[in-house]
Amino acid sequence: MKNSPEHFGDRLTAAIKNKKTPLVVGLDPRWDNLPDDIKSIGNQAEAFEVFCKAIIDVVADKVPAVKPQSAFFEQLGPAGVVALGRVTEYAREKGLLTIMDAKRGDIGSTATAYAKAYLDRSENGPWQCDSLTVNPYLGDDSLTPFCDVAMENGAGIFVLAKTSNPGSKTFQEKTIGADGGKLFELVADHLQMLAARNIGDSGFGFVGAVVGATWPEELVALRKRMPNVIFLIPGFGAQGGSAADIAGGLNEHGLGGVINSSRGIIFAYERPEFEAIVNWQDAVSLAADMAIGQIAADSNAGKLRL
Ligand SMILES: O=C(O)c1cc(=O)[nH]c(=O)n1[C@@H]1O[C@H](COP(=O)(O)O)[C@@H](O)[C@H]1O
Repeated sequence: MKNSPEHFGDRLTAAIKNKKTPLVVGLDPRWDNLPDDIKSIGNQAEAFEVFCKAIIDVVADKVPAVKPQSAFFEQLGPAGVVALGRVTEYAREKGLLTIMDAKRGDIGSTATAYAKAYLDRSENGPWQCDSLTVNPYLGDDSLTPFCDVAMENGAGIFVLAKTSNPGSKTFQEKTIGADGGKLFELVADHLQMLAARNIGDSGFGFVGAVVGATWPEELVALRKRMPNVIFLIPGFGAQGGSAADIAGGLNEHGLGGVINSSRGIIFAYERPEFEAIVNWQDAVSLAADMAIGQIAADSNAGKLRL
């Protein structure tokens, strides 16, 4: 699959270059935050679907990918999962890459089922996602099926390395072994090794790492430690990560990472600075433009615009 246009690292890098930004929009619908006209639909699953499709309409020409957060749909039961399927399909139809945020991880044989469910990009695949977030806690044999299925399908995985939440210190920062290395560094080294199995023309592999925008120093160190690994950087905006904070996660060309913002964009109409905007989709559009502008101004992502 090397040198193929179907390589995930190449596809994502091409999409970032095409849209001239590494910003991705997270689809995390929350009932209480929905605009009134969407709430008036009444049925929550239907409202989530209509809302997320409307967000996609606004951002499809602006960003390379969307990241649907499975949890918000799952909490509505089967109807929510159906809505998630429709939203994901709609994103694909609109030319967006999809990062399914379902944070899967299990023993090898079960992991194979999860991987096939989400990453089979053939027309028979039930979800046909371009990538999936994966939890590495079960170890190397639990990651292998995700890697194998991803490679077969030109898909990718983003494995949790240093997550954005404060509690990521609990386990991820624990020192292991005599050399003082931390658990997330061990994971990082493993991910670099996995990514190196199949590096595309872009210089990036099909294995990505999740590194929070809330850890700017670790972003710099991990960028060096995992040169062929694409980062998914959440925590920008609502969790306090700034455009300057994410800068270290990108290389000198402004590549090598996507920066996720969910609430800060999809619920922009609730932000005081957008209070005067009547149409909620206009607020979403403006928030996306502002985030793209901030990231370009404060990081090497600005070079994508040259
Ligand atoms: O894997 C993720 O996307 C993720 C990892 C992480 O370390 N931190 C994190 O916030 N996320 C997800 O990224 C999104 C962040 O949403 P906002 O804080 O609203 O931008 C949520 O869907 C989280 O589940």
